[in-house]
Amino acid sequence: MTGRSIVLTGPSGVGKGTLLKALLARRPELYLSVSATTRSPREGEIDGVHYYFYSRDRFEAEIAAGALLEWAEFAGNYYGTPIAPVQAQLDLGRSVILEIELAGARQVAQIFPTALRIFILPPDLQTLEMRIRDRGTDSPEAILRRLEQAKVEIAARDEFDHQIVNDDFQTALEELDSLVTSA
Ligand SMILES: Nc1nc2c(ncn2[C@@H]2O[C@H](COP(=O)(O)OP(=O)(O)O)[C@@H](O)[C@H]2O)c(=O)[nH]1
Ligand SMILES: Nc1ncnc2c1ncn2[C@@H]1O[C@H](COP(=O)(O)OP(=O)(O)O)[C@@H](O)[C@H]1O
Repeated sequence: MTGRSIVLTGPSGVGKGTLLKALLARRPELYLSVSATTRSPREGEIDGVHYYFYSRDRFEAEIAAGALLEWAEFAGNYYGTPIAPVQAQLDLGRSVILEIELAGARQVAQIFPTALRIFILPPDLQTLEMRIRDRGTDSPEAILRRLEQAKVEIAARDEFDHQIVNDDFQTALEELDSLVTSA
C-alpha cells in the first residue's frame, strides 16, 4: 500500500512550520519532507534537519540530474523537494507532508493528482506582517518580499481542497490534525 501525499501551503509567517512541529509531535507516523534551499540558514537551523542548504551551483546540478520532485524560486532563492526520500516513504506506506510554496504545490498537483492539498490562511494581512516581524528571522528586505508574495499566494487559496485559518493556534492544529488523519 502506498502512502498519501499531503501538501501544506500558505504565506510566509502564517504558522506552517509551527503547526507542523506540533502535528508531528502528536503523529510521529507522518513523514515531513526535508527540502533543499539556497537560502542561508537561520539561527538554530540545522543542515539536513530543517533544510538541506545548497549552493546555487549544487541546486542547479540537482535540477539537471532530475533529483527534485518539484522546485521553485521564492524571494530570491531556490527551494525544492528531493524526490528519493519522498518516494521511499510513500512506498513504505507512510503519508508524506510537503510544506511548499504555491508554484511547487501546483507542480505536485500534476505529479500526484490525489494529493491532499491544504492552504493555511492568516486572520488578516496585518497579523501576518506582525508574525513575520516578531519571528525576528528575516531582514527588512526579505520581509517585504515575503509580504508581496503573500498576496499572490492568498489569491490562489481556492485552488486548494481545504483552507484553515490560523487564528487560534490550538483550533487550527485540531483542524489540521483531523484533515490529515482522515486522509
Ligand atoms: N516549492 C517549494 N517551496 C518550498 C520548499 N521548501 C520550502 N518552501 C517554501 O518556501 C517558502 C519560504 O520558506 P522559508 O525561507 O523557510 O521561509 P518561511 O516560510 O518564512 O519560514 C515557504 O513558502 C515554504 O513553504 C520546497 O521544497 N519547494
Ligand atoms: N496561531 C498563532 N497565533 C500567534 N502566533 C502564531 C500562531 N501560529 C504561529 N505563530 C507565530 O508566528 C510566527 C511565524 O510562524 P512560522 O511557523 O515560522 O510560519 P511559517 O512556517 O508559515 O513561515 C512564529 O513566531 C510563530 O510562533
